[in-house]
Amino acid sequence: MAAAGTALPVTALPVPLSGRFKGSFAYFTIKDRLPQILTRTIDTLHRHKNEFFEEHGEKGVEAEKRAISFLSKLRNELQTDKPVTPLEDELPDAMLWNQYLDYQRNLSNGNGGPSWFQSPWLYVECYMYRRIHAALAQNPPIDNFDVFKEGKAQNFFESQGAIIALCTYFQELLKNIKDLDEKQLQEEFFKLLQVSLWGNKCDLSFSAGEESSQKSSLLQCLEDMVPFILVNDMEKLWSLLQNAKNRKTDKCKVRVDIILDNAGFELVSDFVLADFLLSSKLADEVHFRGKSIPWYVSDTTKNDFNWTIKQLQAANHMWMSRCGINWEGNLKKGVWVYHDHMFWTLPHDFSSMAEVAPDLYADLQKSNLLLFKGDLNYRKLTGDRKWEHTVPFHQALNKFHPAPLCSLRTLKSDTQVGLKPGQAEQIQASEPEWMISGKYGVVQFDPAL
Ligand SMILES: O=P(O)(O)OC[C@H]1O[C@](O)(CO)[C@@H](O)[C@@H]1O
Ligand SMILES: [Mn+2]
Repeated sequence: MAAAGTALPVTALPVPLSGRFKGSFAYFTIKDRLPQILTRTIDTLHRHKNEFFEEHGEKGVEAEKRAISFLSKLRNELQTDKPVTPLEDELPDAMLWNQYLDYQRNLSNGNGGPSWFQSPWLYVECYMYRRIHAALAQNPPIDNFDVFKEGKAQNFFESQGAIIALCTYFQELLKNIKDLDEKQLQEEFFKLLQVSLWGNKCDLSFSAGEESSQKSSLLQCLEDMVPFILVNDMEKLWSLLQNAKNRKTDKCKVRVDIILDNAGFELVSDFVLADFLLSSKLADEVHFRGKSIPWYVSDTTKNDFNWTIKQLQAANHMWMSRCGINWEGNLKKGVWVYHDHMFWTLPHDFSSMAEVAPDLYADLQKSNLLLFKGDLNYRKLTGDRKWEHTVPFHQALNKFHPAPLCSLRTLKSDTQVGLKPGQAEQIQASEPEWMISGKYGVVQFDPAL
């Protein structure tokens, strides 16, 4: 609190979303959805007991029991709002997590230290996924088991129809892409951007791990969904890419980075967009950024990335497998590059990237455009705070401006900036759940000036 008579500094940030606001989406997530995710994680381990035994004998079963008891303890700590405890494992990021806990302790000065319901939602939610990782990583021989793998694979298989429709559409488009004029190319770019945007509806942490696949072909419904794009900066993206292309020399390549979100249909939609950028010569290189540990149930790891391309290649459908073969080729040629970095699975929001992960920040600065997929990336871009809806996106980014960037996100948590005056109120009046239903989306751009 500012002392009486002292004006708040212009840069004062709103408070973070938190479970301490009873009745908020953060509160319900911590109270209901996170324990459900932990219960499902425990069930998954139970179900794999025989497999662990067959692979590793008694040692596998013992490791499974230890992991389950670690996770049950975690669920109990969460449900009884216990203090957040330091990580006790020796994984490479443990020190950074423990420093972050100290930082949160200092922030709460005297108000009873960080705990599940009292601390920022973003922090405790990330902390839960890090502890799930520790439950496995600390327990060889099952230390490489991804408890979320099954769900991610299921999402992929259940979206087959939509994947086939998208790959077929795209391969047809490639046949005559050379003959398209600028207007037609722009139309196709907008279409594939929107498929990638709406592909973000299908994440598994949102549905607490229940199936959430893409059943129908999105391509048919794009037009009907335009009114649900609350901020639509697609034109700005197009101009940026056109300018980059026109200014391009042999030495300076146009590079787009996609900060990935979910595996399954969403990842395929990102691949299609990435392929379009290269095939239309809007970009020369696409760099993908994935998670280095299993994260928020459905997020893409390196394994998921490679697995998806292999599945597509091996598919019993000509256009699906053609896509898979081309994409593997892109990786081999080095025009597609996959990277992971520990920072993406730390609790920090992106405004601290320059300080916490200067190498990553410097690398992102080399890009012409950063595409941030999904809700969690949006929360980290804007600090997961109680912003007024009309605050400019640039301001909410709080000095995170490595390069021009754009968020492609369906709204699944209650924070949204950059709206026009009255816009939020108007939707709120007819649809109180607009910020958490996944029905609305944004293509929100910041030029980084
Ligand atoms: O996969 P996405 O789009 O980042 O969505 C994950 C989001 O869904 C939620 O599970 C919804 O609360 C959030 O925890 C998170 O912000
Ligand atoms: Mn996700």
